[in-house]
Amino acid sequence: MGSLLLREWAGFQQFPSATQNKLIELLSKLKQENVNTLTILVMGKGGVGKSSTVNSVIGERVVTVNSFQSEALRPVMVSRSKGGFTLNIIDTPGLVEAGYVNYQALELIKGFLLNKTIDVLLYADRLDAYRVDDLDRQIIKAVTGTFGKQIWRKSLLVLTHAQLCPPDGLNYDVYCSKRSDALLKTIRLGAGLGKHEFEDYAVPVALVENSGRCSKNENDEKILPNGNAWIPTLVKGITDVATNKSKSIVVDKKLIDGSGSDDKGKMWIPAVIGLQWLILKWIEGAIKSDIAKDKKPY
Ligand SMILES: Nc1nc2c(ncn2[C@@H]2O[C@H](COP(=O)(O)OP(=O)(O)OP(=O)(O)O)[C@@H](O)[C@H]2O)c(=O)[nH]1
Ligand SMILES: [Mg+2]
Repeated sequence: MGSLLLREWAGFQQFPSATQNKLIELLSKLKQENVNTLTILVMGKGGVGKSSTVNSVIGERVVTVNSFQSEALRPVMVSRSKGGFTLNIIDTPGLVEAGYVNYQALELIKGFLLNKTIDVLLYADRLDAYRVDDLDRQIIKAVTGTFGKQIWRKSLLVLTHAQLCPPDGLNYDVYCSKRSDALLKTIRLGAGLGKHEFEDYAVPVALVENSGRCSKNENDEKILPNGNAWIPTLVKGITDVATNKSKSIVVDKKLIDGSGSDDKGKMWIPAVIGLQWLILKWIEGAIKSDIAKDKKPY
């Protein structure tokens, strides 16, 4: 990638000036913390709005959005620079195919990420879906198995299709927190996090509305039914996760080869084998000396 000329973040100018000002403030905060690059990974089931979210954040149509069929077969990284700051966003193919976890897609993603560092994972799903099921849990489990539990400390749950009218006259914020809680619980169970551990992980939630028909406020910013301008809020969420006290996920050969942080037990294997050998040698020595004693003439 180093040889490619880094593109200027032209899409930034597309945002209304109120949004631009908020984003500039967030970027300068990152600079103060010596963060000059952010690499964001977007993952989730097929058709939930991953590519649309990438386009919304960049402010350009950079990746393909498809209503009918999974278009993306491999991950794509979009890089943009602005005032010495580099934003990398990686769009990925959906993690579910024909009702099953798409392990092949996960392998492809893993390979693509080799030697990259993930600062933030945007785990995307839809706000306007009413159920979570076992498949959701299996996806989380597969992601955890691939990148280790630590990935959830660097995650933001992104809920798309956020411009909705909740069913049964439910209050919008109440509906949103119900849906987020259900998904966060799935993350906790799928990642195998204990209740206290999860509090420690505290995966934040951001709402997204990618539709061109999204309502706007008087400053021309896209807003949710609760009046919140969601692009600056999403970027704020991203910068909070990027600068939290947990380390970014370095995807190196070790992680790729499947020795993720979930099987720490493996490192004890050589020690246990060594100990067994010592005990055997000791027993052998004891038997030999017994035999030698037995042979002694009285
Ligand atoms: N109303 C609405 N439609 C959305 C939103 N996000 C995505 N869509 C639509 O949902 C469909 C799928 O969106 P994509 O962005 O292609 O979804 P994806 O997760 O990238 O899909 P795959 O790459 O196939 O896994 C498209 O028709 C989008 O226009 C949203 O926030 N609101
Ligand atoms: Mg896509």
